[in-house]
Amino acid sequence: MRSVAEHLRAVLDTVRTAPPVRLPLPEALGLVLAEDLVARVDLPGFDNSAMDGYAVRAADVVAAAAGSPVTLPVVGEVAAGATADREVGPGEAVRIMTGAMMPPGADTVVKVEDTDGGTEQVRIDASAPAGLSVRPAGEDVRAGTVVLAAGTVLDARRLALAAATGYGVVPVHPRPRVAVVSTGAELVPPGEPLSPGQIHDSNSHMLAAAVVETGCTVARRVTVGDTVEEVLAVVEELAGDVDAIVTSGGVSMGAYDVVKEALRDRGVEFVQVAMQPGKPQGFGPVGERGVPLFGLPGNPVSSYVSFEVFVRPALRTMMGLQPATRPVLTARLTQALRSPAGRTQIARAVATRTATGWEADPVWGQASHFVADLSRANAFVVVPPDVTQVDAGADVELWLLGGDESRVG
Ligand SMILES: Nc1nc2c(c(=O)[nH]1)N[C@H]1C(S)=C(S)[C@@H](COP(=O)(O)OP(=O)(O)OC[C@H]3O[C@@H](n4cnc5c(N)ncnc54)[C@H](O)[C@@H]3O)O[C@H]1N2
Ligand code: MOO
Repeated sequence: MRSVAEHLRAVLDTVRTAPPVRLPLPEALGLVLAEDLVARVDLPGFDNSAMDGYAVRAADVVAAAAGSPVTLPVVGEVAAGATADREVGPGEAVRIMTGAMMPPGADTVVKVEDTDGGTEQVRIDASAPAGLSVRPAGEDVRAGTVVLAAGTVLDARRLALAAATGYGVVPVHPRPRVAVVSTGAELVPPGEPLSPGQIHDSNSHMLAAAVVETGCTVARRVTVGDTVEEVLAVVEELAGDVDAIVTSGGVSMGAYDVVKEALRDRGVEFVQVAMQPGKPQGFGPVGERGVPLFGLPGNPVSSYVSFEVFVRPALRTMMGLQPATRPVLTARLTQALRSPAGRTQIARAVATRTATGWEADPVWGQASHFVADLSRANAFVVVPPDVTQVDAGADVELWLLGGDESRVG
């Protein structure tokens, strides 16, 4: 059997980061910048007011104070977006709004709260030293400097910087378009009635959601029956269209393990990985473009764990991200855990941060068909192959899965 690390290496050695494309900002969230972004403008772009108030000359209000105000004529107004073309001469004031350009001649802003708010003339009750409430051009960013380096992941804050410095379109590694294929004659779409022996297809929904959580696009979600012809036809079609294919089911030893039967002579390798769950794994390039295909086991928990351990790092690599994704912590196990000899166990657990560190409470159902217990978990406890028993209270390796902390029950 292959170790988890060996199989992951085989996967990561095959996948490649997609060549850059130019995408509009709304499509770039979570993507990796492929080139440095150089500021196209200064930030702020011009001297402007930080307050709603009056642009004046500091020398004219130096004596202003409560009880001894200074009154100045208001000779104009400048709103945000307008050009400040009226010079503020000695002894004059111009009404100004936050973000509006400082008019020539003025060197300070008195905020409206320190005045009577007048429109013809204004009574000023406080002094304002030169530069007060003025945001100088280029104070934040100078045009021509690198503001975001290639390799940066675009989040909300960085998208703001790209937008502010003049980029509506950015060079990024694109989101892989992924197809998710459920295989099995027993599968019925959720919501439809079940005949004896049938089950609802949950894997395609789980895997499609996991693809989206990884930052990729689900290009297709397909369910196919248990014939080699059907599987081949679907895979061939998808291989001409998408960037990666994730199948579930049909990879073990049964009479109808069609994914394996259909693809093993077509470049996909089917191996046993020394892990539980997730022992049977298929992986390899398909079609003329060598699209990576992941043949995951059908048991829902096995499928999910396989996605986390192999598919997510591969998709992230294709996006130019670091493959390792989940925070790895040390946690105290709340109950003893048995683990099979010679296999890495990826147990599902509820992780909680306590006053004395992280605690991991393994979910009750550790078999690979327990969908409900999988849904309760927010972490994996990873037990190495040479460990067969971990006692309550022992420290274990914990992978914190993403997601909302709110939970039912
Ligand atoms: N004789 C052996 N039998 C099995 C072995 C083995 O080594 N020898 N390995 C077991 C292990 S471990 C796993 S994991 C599974 C993998 O099975 P397959 O990938 O071939 O998956 P299927 O047989 O198609 O289905 C397994 C199980 O999962 C359910 N399933 C499948 N697809 C879905 C879906 N889309 N949504 C919900 N549930 C799904 C399916 O009904 C089966 O119950 O093989 C073991 N057997
Ligand atoms: O290895 Mo299977 O994936 O346990 O359930």
